[in-house]
Amino acid sequence: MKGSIAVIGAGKWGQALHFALSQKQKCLITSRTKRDIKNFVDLDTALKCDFLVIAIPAQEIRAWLKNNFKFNNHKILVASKGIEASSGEFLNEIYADFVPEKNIGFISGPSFAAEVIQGLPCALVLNSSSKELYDDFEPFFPNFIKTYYSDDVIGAEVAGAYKNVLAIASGICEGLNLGKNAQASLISRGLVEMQRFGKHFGAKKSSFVGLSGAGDLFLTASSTMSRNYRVGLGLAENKSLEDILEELGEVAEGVKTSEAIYNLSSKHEIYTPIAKEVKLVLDGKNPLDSLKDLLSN
Ligand SMILES: NC(=O)C1=CN([C@@H]2O[C@H](COP(=O)(O)OP(=O)(O)OC[C@H]3O[C@@H](n4cnc5c(N)ncnc54)[C@H](OP(=O)(O)O)[C@@H]3O)[C@@H](O)[C@H]2O)C=CC1
Ligand SMILES: O=C(CO)COP(=O)(O)O
Repeated sequence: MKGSIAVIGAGKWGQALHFALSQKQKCLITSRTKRDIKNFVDLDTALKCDFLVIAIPAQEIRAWLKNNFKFNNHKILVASKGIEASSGEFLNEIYADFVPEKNIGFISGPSFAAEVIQGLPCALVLNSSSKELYDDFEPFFPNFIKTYYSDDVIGAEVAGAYKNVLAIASGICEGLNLGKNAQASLISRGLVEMQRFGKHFGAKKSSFVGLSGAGDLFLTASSTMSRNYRVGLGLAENKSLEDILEELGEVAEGVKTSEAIYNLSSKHEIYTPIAKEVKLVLDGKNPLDSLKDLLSN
């Protein structure tokens, strides 16, 4: 190991990554709210580490960087999956104002925190323009996590963010009892849609058929372990978004990301019918009308 490491953000994913990264060496963790976790430290102590893994919601990152972060030659892995709704910027664009490109990477792939924190096996992709960054981080990962390298940062980001929106759609489909045929159709058309969206921004096709795309989409869009899927189930029951999110008590990135994709698609004239319907349902459209509109000629 080439230095010290800390996780920033002690939510579900931050705690799971902290557990994983503590298997081979000491790993610090910090968060906005103090917690009784081994090796929990204050932010200043965490920022003195050489390697950082940042696991805070996408919509909070810009303000957090502005108010809390000072670059000190850190090597950073971003664990968040989302697109900033207010600006339509991808996370790598936001981080670019604070961290040089060669010092940053993005985690993608199918990885429910609840399974990682039990030490169950999974495979992740570490995406960075710098292979050296991958080589530096790879030894920190435990044996139960197989890591792959990709230089397709934008592909990983689009896939990780988009699948959350598609998981909402899939949860709506399940909640409305439209059947497994409809759900499989929605998920596979969703995969085509996220690939089309990603291609516009320079993503590689291979990222969408691998762990970052199909892998994470199939996981999230078919399981009640997913918060985004559960948002869809709640919408199908005609619950208000406010009540759904309060009940969830954790972040569901697909909600704000659907807004970002809707705006980016309008601006760049990209055909993204599923993301559009998710946005419209979140704005109040009847979910059954929405799914019928999607699944009929
Ligand atoms: N859970 C999972 O299975 C996976 C999640 N992800 C992604 O990881 C990211 C985090 O998800 P997850 O940990 O599950 O979410 P949680 O809702 O469980 O936790 C969010 C964390 O972010 C912190 N946070 C929230 N707002 C702010 C802020 N304004 N400033 C600083 N910190 C803040 C919270 O800090 P505090 O509680 O200390 O106040 C909390 O620790 C998301 O983008 C998600 O999509 C990716 C892969 C798997
Ligand atoms: O990204 C995830 C698994 O890879 C977690 O998905 P949810 O945020 O929908 O729970």
